[in-house]
Amino acid sequence: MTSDRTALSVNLNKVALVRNTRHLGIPSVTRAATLCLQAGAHGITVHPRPDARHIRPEDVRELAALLKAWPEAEFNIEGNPFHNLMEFVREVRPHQCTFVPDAEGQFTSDHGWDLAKDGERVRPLIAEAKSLGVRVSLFMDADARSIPLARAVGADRVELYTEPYAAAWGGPQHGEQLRRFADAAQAAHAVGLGVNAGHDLNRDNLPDFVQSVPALLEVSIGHALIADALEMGYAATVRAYLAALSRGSRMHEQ
Ligand SMILES: CC(=O)[C@@H](O)[C@H](O)COP(=O)(O)O
Ligand SMILES: NCC(=O)COP(=O)(O)O
Repeated sequence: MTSDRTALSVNLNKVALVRNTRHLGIPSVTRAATLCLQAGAHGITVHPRPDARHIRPEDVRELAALLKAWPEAEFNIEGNPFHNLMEFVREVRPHQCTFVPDAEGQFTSDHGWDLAKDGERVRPLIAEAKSLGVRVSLFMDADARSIPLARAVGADRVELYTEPYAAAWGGPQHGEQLRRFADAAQAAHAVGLGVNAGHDLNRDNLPDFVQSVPALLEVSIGHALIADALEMGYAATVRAYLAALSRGSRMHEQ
């Protein structure tokens, strides 16, 4: 993974969600991963929730095996390290794990870590993941004041929780939200953290985000991308998201 472009990691939760409504194995999560990687995606993300409503432990194992055939691609597993995430980290040693402070059974992720409260609890788990060769990213709200704490507890990166930006996109708070995220990214860089981003990003809101948030290493996108893929197919959809990322980078350079 290089730092001169923003990597696209495709989140396959929603493929598994549809698959789980029958006992037929379709749509296949591994087939989706293959098609996305063949189309140019840089990585695969999954969030195996404790209730296994979408990604199941077997999906994680099959994807880990599949990704061995894609040495350039990154495998990112998200989850709460106090629930089931660390079991996956220990077993399959993905390239990256993203610690997310979700409750069990939570509808979807909706906030980042409060490290003033949880920092000392996550610190040893970050150290353990890193000792296994797994990069650690912490899911964080775009709050420039709290981002440095992620470095203090040993994280390599932060993933900025982008739902507030996505919700504001195109409306009166659009510019203010972009400034918030740009400030949070600057605060991360100032202490040596890499910056990822995700949640509710889509083809429309991606270019402005990439233009405004400096040195964005990775976006993980699932819900909107898989919804687009229902209409356009995986390959055309991945290419459209890569084009949206490039558009944002070019706007940034101008
Ligand atoms: C951490 C994050 O933002 C994503 O993992 C998001 O929570 C997707 O999870 P669901 O697909 O279960 O909504
Ligand atoms: N980390 C965010 C992610 O993987 C996907 O979030 P979404 O695009 O499904 O909202």
